[in-house]
Amino acid sequence: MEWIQSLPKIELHAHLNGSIRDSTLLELARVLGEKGVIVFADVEHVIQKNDRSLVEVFKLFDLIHKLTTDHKTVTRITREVVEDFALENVVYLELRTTPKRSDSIGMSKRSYMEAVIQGLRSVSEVDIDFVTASDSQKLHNAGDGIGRKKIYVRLLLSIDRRETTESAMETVKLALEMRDVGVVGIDLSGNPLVGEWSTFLPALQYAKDNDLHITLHCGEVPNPKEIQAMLDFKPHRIGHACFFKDEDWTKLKSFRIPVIDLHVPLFSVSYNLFNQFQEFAMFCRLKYV
Ligand SMILES: CNc1ncnc2c1ncn2[C@@H]1O[C@H](COP(=O)(O)O)[C@@H](O)[C@H]1O
Repeated sequence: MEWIQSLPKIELHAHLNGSIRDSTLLELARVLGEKGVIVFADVEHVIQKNDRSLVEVFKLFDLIHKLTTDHKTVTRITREVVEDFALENVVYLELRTTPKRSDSIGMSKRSYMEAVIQGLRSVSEVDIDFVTASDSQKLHNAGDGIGRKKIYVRLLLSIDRRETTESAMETVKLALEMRDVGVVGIDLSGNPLVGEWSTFLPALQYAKDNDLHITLHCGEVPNPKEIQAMLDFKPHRIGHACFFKDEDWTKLKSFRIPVIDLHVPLFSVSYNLFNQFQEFAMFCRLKYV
């Protein structure tokens, strides 16, 4: 397995709150346990469990969000996640996260994202490039590069399927304002059993019209109507495609939409890998990696 670790890699489907070290989650849970906010013994096994149903996955995310959603922790997990990917020789990372509002702690979607950016700025174990504003700023936070790992990071802002049209639009507008700190696209994710495609469409169309790239979690559950509507929208990418029928694959291929995070038979993999590399260059807007 060591040779796999040593290969330079690109990571195109990483959710920030889905990439946190177990040790960090346990530490945060212990602290909240001591404060009486949660019962540590109840959550310890939930964090350490490996096999989870779709329902359990989203319950776990709700728990993780309880542990991580304050500015300081968002900054910390961003730094750790980027450093962990870099140490595994990921050279290009697209990190997606859902901007969150929490009035009780004075968190807005913008301040959540500022905490993420603060996390990127605080990466110190490796050199990082995430600022896209101008070439002079480009090598932000980079050291002399000699003997140090380097990682290019770009951000996607996620819309959670629990959100309203207005909330989704707020995320898209925020993404547009944050392009100079590496935001390149919008993701639609969250529990696939919740929400309607028509709720998110106006915000996603606005994003597309303003040249943000779009990736959708698509076909995670059997929902033929939604799958067809999502493909007709012609997103730049989709993820999952677990419940695609022949007609869905046919449309996906005719529209040349790549799948990142595949759960599909091998014949589609080679097709998609080819497309992914074409699309990779389109998304990351780098001169070189
Ligand atoms: C099982 N596959 C999946 N399907 C759909 N959405 C998923 C997901 N895995 C993760 N997320 C989405 O990412 C959020 C966590 O990261 P952030 O809080 O945004 O950083 C989850 O709450 C969910 O909305």
